[in-house]
Amino acid sequence: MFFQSSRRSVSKGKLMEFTSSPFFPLVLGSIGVVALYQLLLRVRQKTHIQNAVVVVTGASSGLGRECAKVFHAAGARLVLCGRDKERLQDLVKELTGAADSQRKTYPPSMVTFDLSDTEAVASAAVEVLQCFGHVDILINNAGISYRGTILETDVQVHKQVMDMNYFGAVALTKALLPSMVQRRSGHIAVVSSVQGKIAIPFRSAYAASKHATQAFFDCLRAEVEQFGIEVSVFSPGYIRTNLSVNAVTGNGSKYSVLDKNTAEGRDPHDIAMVMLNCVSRKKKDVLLAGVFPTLAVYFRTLCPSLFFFIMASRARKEQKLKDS
Ligand SMILES: NC(=O)C1=CN([C@@H]2O[C@H](COP(=O)(O)OP(=O)(O)OC[C@H]3O[C@@H](n4cnc5c(N)ncnc54)[C@H](OP(=O)(O)O)[C@@H]3O)[C@@H](O)[C@H]2O)C=CC1
Ligand SMILES: CCCCCCCCCCCCCCCC(=O)OCC(=O)COP(=O)(O)O
Repeated sequence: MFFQSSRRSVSKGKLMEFTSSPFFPLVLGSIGVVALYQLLLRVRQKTHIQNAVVVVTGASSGLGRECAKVFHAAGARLVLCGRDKERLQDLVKELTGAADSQRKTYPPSMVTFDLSDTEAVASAAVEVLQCFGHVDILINNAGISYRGTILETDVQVHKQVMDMNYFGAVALTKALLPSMVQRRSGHIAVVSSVQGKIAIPFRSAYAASKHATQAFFDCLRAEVEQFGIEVSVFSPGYIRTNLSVNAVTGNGSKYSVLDKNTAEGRDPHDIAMVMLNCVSRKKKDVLLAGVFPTLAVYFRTLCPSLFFFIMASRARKEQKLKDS
């Protein structure tokens, strides 16, 4: 007891001594400077999106549509891309009508083209640049998924998925990159998937396209940092969109089923909000998945044989279900 209270009075004495020392105002001042710096950083984040020219591919539906909404609300000057002119026009109308009293917002522009057609992408990029004269942020979001066994899938289907998910993003990025390099600024984001980090059975074409995407944009990040250009790769788990409905099957037909995992996935608006936040904070690689997919990503690297065992048993089970 005596020992404890004497210790307390010693530390109290030391505190009094410290507060009256010439270092005390210095420490207080440093804390103040750090707090002010944090505040300035936050203010800078907001100005980063306000007035920024943001291009969103696959803006006609799902996650792209939600990205368009949240970036518009944050004051971005949008260029919406997709194939479906009518759906894009509806979104432009909706956003133009959604004025914000808190923040200056802009009526979006739109450019329609097929991302899997490399020549169409090159001329669309010229149109995209003409909308506002430059691009600050490119969000490569458009994508299609796939369902099928490798045994029964046409090579043409593998090419189709690769053309869309990988070469589409590569072509648009490459077409817009020189103007970013010239301006010594820009941010390129891409929506990959958990399946860009781990491959699961019956998704070969999709997982391969997302692994390629991850690799390309990791290389890009390293190469363009010297020009002041940021690269963010987003790897979400299941999101509640029409991705599975629009997926292509082994023979090239549409899958047309809303899978349970997709229907029970995360709200696309929440994912878009996280993306807005991460782009403004210049995050480089963002995994947006639950506990098991996240664990699976680590197990793939740290204990691959366990991961392969789980995937093989998953494949056997799914095959049995299909056959029954
Ligand atoms: N939903 C999920 O569970 C997950 C999705 N993702 C990724 O999120 C991204 C967005 O998908 P999501 O919103 O879920 O799915 P959707 O099917 O709702 O949206 C896909 C978008 O891509 C566009 N698109 C498809 N093919 C082409 C093409 N050839 N040319 C131009 N645009 C095209 C579609 O536009 P159009 O109107 O022209 O068809 C549509 O706007 C994809 O990259 C996907 O891989 C990642 C992880 C999970
Ligand atoms: C003892 C601990 C073991 C830990 C390992 C657990 C292994 C669990 C397997 C998890 C697999 C997760 C797959 C997630 C897939 C996913 O979220 O994909 C997102 C998409 O892109 C969806 O596209 P899809 O067309 O497949 O719907």
